Amino acid sequence: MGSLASEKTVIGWAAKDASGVLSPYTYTLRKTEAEDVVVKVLYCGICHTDIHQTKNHLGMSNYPMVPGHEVVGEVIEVGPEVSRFRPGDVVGAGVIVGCCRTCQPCKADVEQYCNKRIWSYNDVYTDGKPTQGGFASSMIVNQKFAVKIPTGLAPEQAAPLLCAGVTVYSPLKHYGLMTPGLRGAILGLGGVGHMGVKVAKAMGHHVTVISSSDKKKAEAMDHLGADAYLVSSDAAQMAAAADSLDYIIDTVPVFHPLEPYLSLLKLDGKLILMGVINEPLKFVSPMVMLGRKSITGSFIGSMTETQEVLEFCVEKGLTSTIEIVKMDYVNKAIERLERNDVSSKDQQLIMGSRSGKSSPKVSSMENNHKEPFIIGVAGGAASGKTTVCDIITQQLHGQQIIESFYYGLSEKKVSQVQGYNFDHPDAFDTERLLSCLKSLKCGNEANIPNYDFKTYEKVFPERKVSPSDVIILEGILVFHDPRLRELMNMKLFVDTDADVRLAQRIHRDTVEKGRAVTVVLEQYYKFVKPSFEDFIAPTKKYADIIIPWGRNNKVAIDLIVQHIHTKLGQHDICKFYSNLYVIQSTFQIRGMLTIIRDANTSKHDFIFYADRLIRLVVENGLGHLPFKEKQVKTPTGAVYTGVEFCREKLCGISVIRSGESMENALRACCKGIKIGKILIHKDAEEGEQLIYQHLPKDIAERHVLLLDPILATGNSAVQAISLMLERGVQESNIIFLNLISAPEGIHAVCKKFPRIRIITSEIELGLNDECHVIPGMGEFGDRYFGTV
Ligand SMILES: NC(=O)C1=CN([C@@H]2O[C@H](COP(=O)(O)OP(=O)(O)OC[C@H]3O[C@@H](n4cnc5c(N)ncnc54)[C@H](OP(=O)(O)O)[C@@H]3O)[C@@H](O)[C@H]2O)C=CC1
Ligand SMILES: O=C/C=C/c1ccc(O)c(O)c1
Repeated sequence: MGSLASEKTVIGWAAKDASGVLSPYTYTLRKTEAEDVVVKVLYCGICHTDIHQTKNHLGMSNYPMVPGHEVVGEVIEVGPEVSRFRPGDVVGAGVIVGCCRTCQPCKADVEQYCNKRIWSYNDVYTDGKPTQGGFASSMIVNQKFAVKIPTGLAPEQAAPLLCAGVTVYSPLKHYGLMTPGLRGAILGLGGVGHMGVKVAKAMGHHVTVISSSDKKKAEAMDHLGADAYLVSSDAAQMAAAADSLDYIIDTVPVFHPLEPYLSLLKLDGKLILMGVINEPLKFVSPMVMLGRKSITGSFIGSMTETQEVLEFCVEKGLTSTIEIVKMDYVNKAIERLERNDVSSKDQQLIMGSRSGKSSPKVSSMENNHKEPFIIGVAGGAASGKTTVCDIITQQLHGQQIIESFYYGLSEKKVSQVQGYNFDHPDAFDTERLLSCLKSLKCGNEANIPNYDFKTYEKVFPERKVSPSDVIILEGILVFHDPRLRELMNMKLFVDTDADVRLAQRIHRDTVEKGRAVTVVLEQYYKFVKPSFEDFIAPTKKYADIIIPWGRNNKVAIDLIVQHIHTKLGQHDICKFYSNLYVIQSTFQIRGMLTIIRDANTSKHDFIFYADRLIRLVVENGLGHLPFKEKQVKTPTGAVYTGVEFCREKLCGISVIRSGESMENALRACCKGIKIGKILIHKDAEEGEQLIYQHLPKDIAERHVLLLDPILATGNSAVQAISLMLERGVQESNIIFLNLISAPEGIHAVCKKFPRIRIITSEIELGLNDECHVIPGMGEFGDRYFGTV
């Protein structure tokens, strides 16, 4: 049991309007009540309902709205009257977090049909506070609305069951459709649909998938185990299936005529509507009369059924098919779901993290997970990649993955293996590699296949790779697939001359593997060389660093390792935005920040320490201007090779009023520097408006240091930068200097202006409901200029 006294500040991803775009949002959870459990979110599934809600499809959305109702988390605190859970338990929460407990549905244990149900988000709790969902660091749930995730079910596997799973399980149970041998269909193979196939198959049904295209056929049949597949627009296929089904679970989330599906039902067949469609449906009455067919609907399932479906899945060994993505991928994930572009192999997108060790979320989330730094190392076969990787792995204590993701060969292919090209992209199971990397990126373990080049098949057991700060992925073709490249924080290409690669290959294959030179050469000319030229060499352009090899290049490796050490010491958000620089934290700097942040600091001390810190940020910012090499003679007569500023034009632009506090430091460093000003007015209704500008006439030719001590929402910065761009300044010539930056502001600025640089001294936790930076330092201008 923990302390129940104070409200907890958490960070979630919220839609702020009907665009449905989610961005980090700080808010307080309701007070923990006697029967509440406080849950640290580990995983949260994305359901199409999240789109309906965030985009206001139903006309009832309130913002800011943190969606997510397939929540799996760890109990970190319980109220005094909680009997069912203890800290450390892994629990699930779903669509509903409250009900009246007295009405007929509540008494009948089907509380989801209570008219006073409280939705887990976009609703108001009993204390009057808005409810917020699971795309957040934590949630508070009354114990009635939490289920225990059984041992035997991985937490991420459980997430889709909390909505999609129970949504199909409940009507099948309620309508007596659990009998083996029934013939059912799932219409729409998405999140709910894929669970529908699995649950119905586990009940022993003959399952048909009805889909809008043939794209998902292989997956439905081979992966999910469906028995038949119909494309809804194929009239002949549909006619052939007439009068054949006991039920159809219809998950399509948009308007569609019902008649084609009603005609597939047998006598007494049921069309069970699941999709939330805000338009009147259409069918003529004989379609149901002539066959005593029913059109009905069903809404999730009760808490009892939710617990039941979890146990059912354990008992049947049923798993959900998921793609785990990072929290900051959420907008892309939603976009894909809306476009019906979720790989049929990964039917449910889950935002995930893993207990304690990790969180998928960007830095704005309260978490103790540091996303691993993934280094891809590519290059031709026998180029020295492994040596490079070994040294890096040793120095950084990383986890190494060698690209052993080859497909197993069929008997026929084995018999013709001399003609099989192992250096071709098609030889690799890239999907599997992607899924392993994503898993590691989210802080989870991954199983790496072992491949036996004698039998040409995967061998078991697989190698377990545990999450680590640094993951090194080596392979000839690891830069080939853009999705893999996207996951890498650094890409190295080991560049070795062809003759050296060939010599090393001959040595390895003859001495170590006992092959004849003629065979090695034949392979080389037939496959290795053409594949290098066609597929490997062209990926060199994606490398961040090309390492000339041939003999050990220790200097390059040292530099790379040093750079990675610096990156690892930085805040996670710096890994996402290479144009964000946090000045090296020292006790000195933290000490200054502590004084400035302290609400009790006197005005005098505030100005003194703010000035010192500003000076450091300004000096650091100046270090990002162009320099060129310069040699000078020292008084001892020795030559010193240094650098000098390129003498390109420079100016400062302060955002009135608090930015003016940074002008003195800039003047002290750059004598006579031109400083312009911008005034942006914040209006609750109109948003941010530019009121005044005084910019150097020739600003287009200058490097600009933008001065504003606090980056909060980023709205003013975006306005200011847009104005400068309109006036012809090059984006890459703008350096934004501030003392503290909220992740929300960083995202806003870096996403829109990827080429500007932001220099800051510390990254904040986030913004609160009033868009104030947390922990922050209050109204900087008021404190500095003494207007409070
Ligand atoms: N009743 C309840 O209790 C619940 C209802 N829902 C609702 O069920 C519906 C489905 O949810 P979910 O499975 O998460 O959604 P998904 O987006 O994951 O899947 C919907 C599927 O419907 C098919 N589809 C056909 N036309 C369209 C279209 N124009 N746009 C998108 N999909 C289309 C697609 O399958 P294909 O490619 O095979 O045609 C798609 O994969 C939603 O309306 C959701 O709100 C969700 C949970 C509980
Ligand atoms: O995802 C679960 C919610 C489904 C849902 C069903 C009906 C309705 O009117 C909704 O707003 C949501």
